[in-house]
Amino acid sequence: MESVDVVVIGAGFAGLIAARELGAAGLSVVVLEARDRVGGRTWTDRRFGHDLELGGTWVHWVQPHTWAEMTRYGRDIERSPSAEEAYWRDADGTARTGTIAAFMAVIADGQQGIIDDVGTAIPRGVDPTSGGIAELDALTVQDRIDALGLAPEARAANESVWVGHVNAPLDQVGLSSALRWVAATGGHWQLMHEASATYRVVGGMSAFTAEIARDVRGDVRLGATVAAVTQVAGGADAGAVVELVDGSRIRARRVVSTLPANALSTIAFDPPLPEAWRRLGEERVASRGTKAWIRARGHVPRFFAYASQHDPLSVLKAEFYGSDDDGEYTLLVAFGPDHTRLDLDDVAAVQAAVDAFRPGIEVTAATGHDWMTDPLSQNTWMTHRPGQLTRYLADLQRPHGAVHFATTDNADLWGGFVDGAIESGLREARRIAAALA
Ligand SMILES: Cc1cc2nc3c(=O)[nH]c(=O)nc-3n(C[C@H](O)[C@H](O)[C@H](O)COP(=O)(O)OP(=O)(O)OC[C@H]3O[C@@H](n4cnc5c(N)ncnc54)[C@H](O)[C@@H]3O)c2cc1C
Repeated sequence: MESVDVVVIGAGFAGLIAARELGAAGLSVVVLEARDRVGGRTWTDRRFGHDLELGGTWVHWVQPHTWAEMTRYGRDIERSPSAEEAYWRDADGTARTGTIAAFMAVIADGQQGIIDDVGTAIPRGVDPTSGGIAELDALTVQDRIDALGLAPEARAANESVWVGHVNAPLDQVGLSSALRWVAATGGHWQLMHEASATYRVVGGMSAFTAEIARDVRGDVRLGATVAAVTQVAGGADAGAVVELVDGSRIRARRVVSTLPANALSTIAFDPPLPEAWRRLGEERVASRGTKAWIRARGHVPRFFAYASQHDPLSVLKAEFYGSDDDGEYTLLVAFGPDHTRLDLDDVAAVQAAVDAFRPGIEVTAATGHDWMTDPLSQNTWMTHRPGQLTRYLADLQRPHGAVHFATTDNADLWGGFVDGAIESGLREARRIAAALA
């Protein structure tokens, strides 16, 4: 049987960073990735004549782990187009349109109100469970908005902004998910908005992860799906045997799982997963949305639009412009709170979803990737249900014998983001290198 120091399961950001660090520490490493590509929930694919990000896209210099990798690999950023017009809806569904400044004036008090106690709830973003969050963690984002007593238009607009951030209906998402990201931006909600949806990586996420993969001193095996991890007790032989779906087996002194929480039960662990992972996998995390790329006829002025959390699409903005044999076109990016509400192959349904909050656009095609039904992810960017942050995070970070867990889903600072994935990969690589030294 093949034998290595460490098997890393998964070649997303967490797995690639962990493998690179472990190899650099002089350990023999094999990365097993089920897909035919690296990058996991980041994926740049050529569609509609453009390199489109189907998963994670936006990065920012306030994301320290991401930014260190950007510097290391000499990656630049470019700004997504700034909007000239804003569209939103009143509580009764009446369409509103105006300048960006007018929209910001509608949401400003509510946005501040939602996160006003962040300084006491999560005083240090790098330690998200240490403050008063424990008493607040039973609340949903919806509970907090309901308690603010906002005027109907402001309430509707604030809800629509947050459903865009958390990628699920607001009564499903813990307030902690809002507070921890704002804690990561020093308590400033405006900076959190900028950090999470403004600057993309020049050349695309897939080129970025391919570059990290090239730095791994060890094999990165694609099409290698892990079926089981069996720990071996005792003495010099302690470790685990990793079995692939084709029946092949690798013995390792340590194993790093980078599977998202919702997908972890696809691997048979012996001994079984610790309780925190098992329970989180049963409850599932909150995020369950969709990301869509929509091709529209003609040149649509730069805009962003917000519908409500009850619509199939709740956020829409212009991202790219181009022209081909069919004339000028605009590519729009959209997000919705529930992936089951819209079939992106059904152009008429996509048209109706767009008409509901940004009239005057002719949709000619739509595309995307359903990360929720993808068995290897079963999630988009992770947001917690109420209580999950304080109930589980500490336990999720603990190694289980020879098995370590590195995933954005158990990160401290930017949990759910690329930054959190990198943080978790660095953390587990450091622990393993110290243990095996
Ligand atoms: C639509 C969308 C938009 C997003 N937008 C942003 C954004 O703008 N900015 C941002 O920072 N983040 C964003 N994110 C989140 C970000 O992409 C993720 O947090 C990050 O990529 C997760 O990295 P990871 O390594 O923890 O997990 P993953 O990338 O999910 O890696 C896990 C890997 O394990 C593999 N795997 C699963 N099961 C097995 C198995 N049995 N055997 C072998 N391999 C297996 C998977 O194929 C995958 O490659 C977005 C995510 C989505 C889906």
